[in-house]
Amino acid sequence: MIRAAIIGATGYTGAELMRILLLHPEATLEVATSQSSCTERVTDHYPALHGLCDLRFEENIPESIARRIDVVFLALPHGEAMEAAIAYHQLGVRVIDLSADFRIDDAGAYRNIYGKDHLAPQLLRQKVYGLSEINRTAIAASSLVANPGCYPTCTLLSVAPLAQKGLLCNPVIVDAKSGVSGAGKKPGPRTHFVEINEGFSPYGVGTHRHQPEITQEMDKLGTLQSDVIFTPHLLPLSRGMLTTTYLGLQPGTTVEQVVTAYEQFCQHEPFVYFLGLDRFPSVRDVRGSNNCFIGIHIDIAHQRAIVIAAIDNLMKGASGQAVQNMNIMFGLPEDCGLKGMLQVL
Ligand SMILES: NC(=O)C1=CN([C@@H]2O[C@H](COP(=O)(O)OP(=O)(O)OC[C@H]3O[C@@H](n4cnc5c(N)ncnc54)[C@H](OP(=O)(O)O)[C@@H]3O)[C@@H](O)[C@H]2O)C=CC1
Ligand SMILES: CC(=O)N[C@@H](CCC(=O)OP(=O)(O)O)C(=O)O
Repeated sequence: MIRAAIIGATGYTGAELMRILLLHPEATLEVATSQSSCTERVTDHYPALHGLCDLRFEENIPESIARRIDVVFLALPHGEAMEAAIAYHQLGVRVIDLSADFRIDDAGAYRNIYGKDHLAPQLLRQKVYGLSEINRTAIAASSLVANPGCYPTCTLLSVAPLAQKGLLCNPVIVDAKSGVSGAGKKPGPRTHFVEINEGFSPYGVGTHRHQPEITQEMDKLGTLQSDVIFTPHLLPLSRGMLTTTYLGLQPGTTVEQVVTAYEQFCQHEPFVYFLGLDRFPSVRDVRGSNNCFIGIHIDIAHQRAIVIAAIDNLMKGASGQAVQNMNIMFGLPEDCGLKGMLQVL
């Protein structure tokens, strides 16, 4: 059995991690930490877990927790996760960080994007970017996985089949929508019920911190130096994410080449499904699951395509992918404890 801890377990991704790990056949949840609710029962915060969890939230003390676990999930805000990652990594625990603290390869770029000096530039170079479908070999050998952001996950899975085959052309324009849980548990002026209910608006236009993350990882998918334009929007939904990506195709690309690229990419993937030409996903189709559904429209006369992908931001966009990465790191089937997780309606 893999013994796991969740740091920051009161938050939304922490709660999803508890839900998955408590039902996982090869893992046990040993520790759930909280700063604000230390010693309180997990079920007092998340009554849905009654019958599954007897734990109380503990204080995050790496020196004592590390002895009781094999892997730690950091579900802390970015900027806060760094220190915990360094401590657990030094203590020999495998680390899966859900925050953005280890996603950016370069410490200078991290400072520019997140406005904070990175405390462990050497670990930045050592980490593996945890997009499971692309980096599974490196993830298997890694002791520090930087779990991708939800928007980058959805976008990169949308373009990877074409980028890997060298069929992609710039610019890549991403029109993205997220449910409000993407902003975390603490409500703010942007996520207040009155603002969001029946509201729909863009944010971070031209400035969102996921644009450089997407560009960094898209550059590694093929030979193209990518030019990404990314605009996120907030949907009046609790969870779910849909990205519509407009992209160019290399001159001479055929419909068959594009379709084959997606079919081949998805063929052996446990969680990424190609719906086919002109069949498009809804966020409802992936709710509660670790799946990513992809549909495409091709305008071959203009050598362009529109790729639409849906994920659950809390699952494939965060906690589901984090457990997929744990499975890879510990040599388990990738879908272990994840496959049956879905809601039909
Ligand atoms: N929500 C999503 O869809 C996604 C989130 N992520 C990333 O995962 C991480 C966790 O996200 P999420 O669960 O949504 O966040 P939440 O805000 O819901 O939860 C974060 C938890 O961290 C704890 N915490 C510790 N220190 C601080 C601090 N200084 N300020 C605020 N909270 C603190 C809090 O628990 P306590 O006070 O009890 O200790 C809190 O419950 C973030 O880095 C986020 O960017 C990544 C992909 C998708
Ligand atoms: C709706 C919403 O606010 N979403 C968050 C992204 C959440 C996420 O995927 O990722 P990080 O781990 O990079 O925070 C945002 O736009 O900042």
